[in-house]
Amino acid sequence: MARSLSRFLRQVFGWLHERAFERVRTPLRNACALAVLFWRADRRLTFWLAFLTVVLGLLPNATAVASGAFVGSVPGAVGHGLASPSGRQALTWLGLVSFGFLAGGVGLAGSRLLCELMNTRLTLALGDTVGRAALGAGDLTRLADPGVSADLAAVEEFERSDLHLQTAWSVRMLLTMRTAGLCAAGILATFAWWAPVVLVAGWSVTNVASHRWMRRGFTAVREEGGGALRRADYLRGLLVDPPVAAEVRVFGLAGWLGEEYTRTWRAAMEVVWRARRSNAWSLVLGTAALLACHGVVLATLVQRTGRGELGAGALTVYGLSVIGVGELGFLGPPQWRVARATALARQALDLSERLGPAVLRPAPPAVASVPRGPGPVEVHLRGVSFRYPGRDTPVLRELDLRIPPGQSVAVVGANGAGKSTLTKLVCGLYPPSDGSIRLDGADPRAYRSDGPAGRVAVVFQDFLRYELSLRDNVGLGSLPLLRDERALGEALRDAGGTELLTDLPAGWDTVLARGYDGGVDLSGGQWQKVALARALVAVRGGAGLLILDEPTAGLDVRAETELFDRFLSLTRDTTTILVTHRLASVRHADRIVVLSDGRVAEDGDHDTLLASGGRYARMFRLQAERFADHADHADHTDHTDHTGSADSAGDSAGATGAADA
Ligand SMILES: Nc1ncnc2c1ncn2[C@@H]1O[C@H](COP(=O)(O)OP(=O)(O)OP(=O)(O)O)[C@@H](O)[C@H]1O
Repeated sequence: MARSLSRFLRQVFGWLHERAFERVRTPLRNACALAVLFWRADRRLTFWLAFLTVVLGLLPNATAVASGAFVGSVPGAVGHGLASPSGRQALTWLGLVSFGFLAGGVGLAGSRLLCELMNTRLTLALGDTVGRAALGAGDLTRLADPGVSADLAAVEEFERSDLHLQTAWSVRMLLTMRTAGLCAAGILATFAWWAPVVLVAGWSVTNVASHRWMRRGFTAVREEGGGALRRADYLRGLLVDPPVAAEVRVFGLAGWLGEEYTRTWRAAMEVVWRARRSNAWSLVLGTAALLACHGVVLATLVQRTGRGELGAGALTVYGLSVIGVGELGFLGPPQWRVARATALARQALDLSERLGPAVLRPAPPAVASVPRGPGPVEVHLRGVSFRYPGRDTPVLRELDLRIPPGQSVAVVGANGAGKSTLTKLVCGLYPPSDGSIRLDGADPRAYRSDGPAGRVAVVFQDFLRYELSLRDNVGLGSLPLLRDERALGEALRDAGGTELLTDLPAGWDTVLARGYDGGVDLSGGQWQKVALARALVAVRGGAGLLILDEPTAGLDVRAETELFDRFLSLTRDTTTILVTHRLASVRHADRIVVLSDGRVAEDGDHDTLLASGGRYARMFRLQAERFADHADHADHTDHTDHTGSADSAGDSAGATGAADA
């Protein structure tokens, strides 16, 4: 019996701990996180804002007390004249009441100014905290963690919304309200200890009822109308998203989409309204409870005044305090905004805790010293295996590859063979699951410098298109060369993009994005030239390893071949890794490596691999045959002059599919 009683009690305590303690603990932890962010953003501003918040909370109560005293002194002043002591007393109280209102107004204006300042500092602090965490995340594995990317996305969305620009103001308002409410409750307790308790209870019931009413709407939309709401969101996106909007307009779908959006949105909202209508009684009951609690307190006040226990002054003070206690119970936009901001602050700090150690983590001893001298880099992969987080099968399996300094290596293979993954590992963006990767004997993560001495230059398939000037887009390859127009011009010329300089309205200063003053959007091919020029600038700046991961997919094969050849001659003193599907484009590379099953399946120069009759030879001949078909067809149609030799095999623009064979 005793044992089951103790088990029951333990269960009750466990439940209480879980429900009550957690309910308080989480908002408290979140609030502390926001306080930390405020403190980090600007200590002095935080102090003055806190000071003003408390003053603005106390001021209405002080004014209420002064008002009561003034009302109490009015009969004396009227009876004895303003020159009498009672008259002077009434004037003093009136002066204090006026001062209270005036100070409130000035304080409010001052706090608005401080909040504006605080919001900008807070934005910077949030950006800095999250940015440092994300940039310092060592390799990309941590960023690929679904929890981390969800937190990052949430913080980013918060930053993009207007919400974060209202954080300081909302926090100030909420704290001022609660301070004022607490103070009013204290004053009212001198009339009757139970009065503030009854009022707070009334507010609690109303809040629970309205919360329940609101939640019913959310639950209904989640359970029944979620699909419709998502669809409405999607349709709205189709209407306003610029790239999509173009196609929508061409097909004349705007009207249909507009109607469809309205219909779907109404259908989703109908679910909410229905759920809320059927729960309206909870709102009515909550409001009735609040009115009843206020009725009890006010009736007691009136009754005791009627009995002569309270004078006009006291009645004024207590009456104002009854209204003031409402500040404790009020729920509204400032509270929701603060709840959201505190939760986001927690996420941001969690992120910096989870990712932060990577910034401080010392490099492994083997890679502590990184040679930074000029010259080509040696690449050495030994028994490298790699599996993406969350994936069962490895992409690379015990792969061995050594590239001597200055050699150009083309990496080819079917779709999904792991070519891009290999380049990312060599760049140090992911650590290998097994084995080791060394660039001149050092860990690539030590090489991937964000300073001027970066020794690895890369152009990925999805290279960055900075919404910055042409100068920045090219010059960011090597920061010391950012202002060196000669170096940038030569790189642009070598990448085949000289005409960009003359075509763009403001030359180097043209912003490469529409939506900016004088901004211009480039074509896919022009962007590729800019990205290649950036890589060439990096090589000029000291990069000894250049990686090109299919940056030329938008070019036709002849243009790609010419460009690769030009790159190979321009970067003769640089170790180069080229990734492509078009085998004709890489014939002039010193060496060709065929990836298959996560390993190096074939390794040699073009002639050797062709003669060996293996996988590479089969892929190459297949592309050549396709070209021959293509050339025959062209002969019949427009008599275009083509040479159908295997050497020109890559001129078949559709060769990509052949590599998959
Ligand atoms: N971030 C990632 N997370 C999980 N799996 C990935 C990720 N990136 C690539 N993969 C998987 O790894 C495998 C190899 O991809 P990778 O992009 O390296 O191949 P690839 O040879 O470059 O292909 P393609 O020729 O199509 O560009 C594929 O199965 C792909 O689905």
